[in-house]
Amino acid sequence: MPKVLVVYATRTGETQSIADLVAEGIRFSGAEAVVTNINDIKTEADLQGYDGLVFGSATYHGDMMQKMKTMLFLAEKAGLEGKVGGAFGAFGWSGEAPDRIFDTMKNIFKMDMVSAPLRLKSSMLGGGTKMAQDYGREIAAKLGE
Ligand SMILES: Cc1cc2nc3c(=O)[nH]c(=O)nc-3n(C[C@H](O)[C@H](O)[C@H](O)COP(=O)(O)O)c2cc1C
Repeated sequence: MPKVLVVYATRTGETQSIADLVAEGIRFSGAEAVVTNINDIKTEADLQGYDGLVFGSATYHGDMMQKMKTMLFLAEKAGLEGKVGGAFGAFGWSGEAPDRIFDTMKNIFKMDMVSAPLRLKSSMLGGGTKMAQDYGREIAAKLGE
């Protein structure tokens, strides 16, 4: 069974809720999903052994959270080329973080990215729950390509 790691960086829990829903969508599609708080990613080995990786951060002050920046430097050394990838995050009005994470995974790590990052104001608003689950389904579908 393909295995996907979902890592989230959050301050008030919204991006964690999205991570859980993305993981649900992955599991609905028959793949395994492991959801991890970014605080538990200590070395590049923690990012290895997965077929897909999905990274999420909330946007603060027009940027991803500092912990996600630090983790992306670890990820650079983890040998993620060709792995399926996606990026997501909660935001209030500008939502830069998911785009920046997505572009790094695509351009630096050379991952096999889904069509676009997932930006949600809230998992509870505007169909957010379904959009997050569908993002998980899209990740799982790409694993099968
Ligand atoms: C001090 C502060 C700064 C913020 N800066 C931004 C920002 O620059 N752009 C944006 O889209 N949202 C911004 N937000 C809104 C958060 O991204 C939003 O509340 C999000 O849901 C938080 O996600 P989290 O619960 O995963 O931490 C800011 C919120 C706070 C409290």
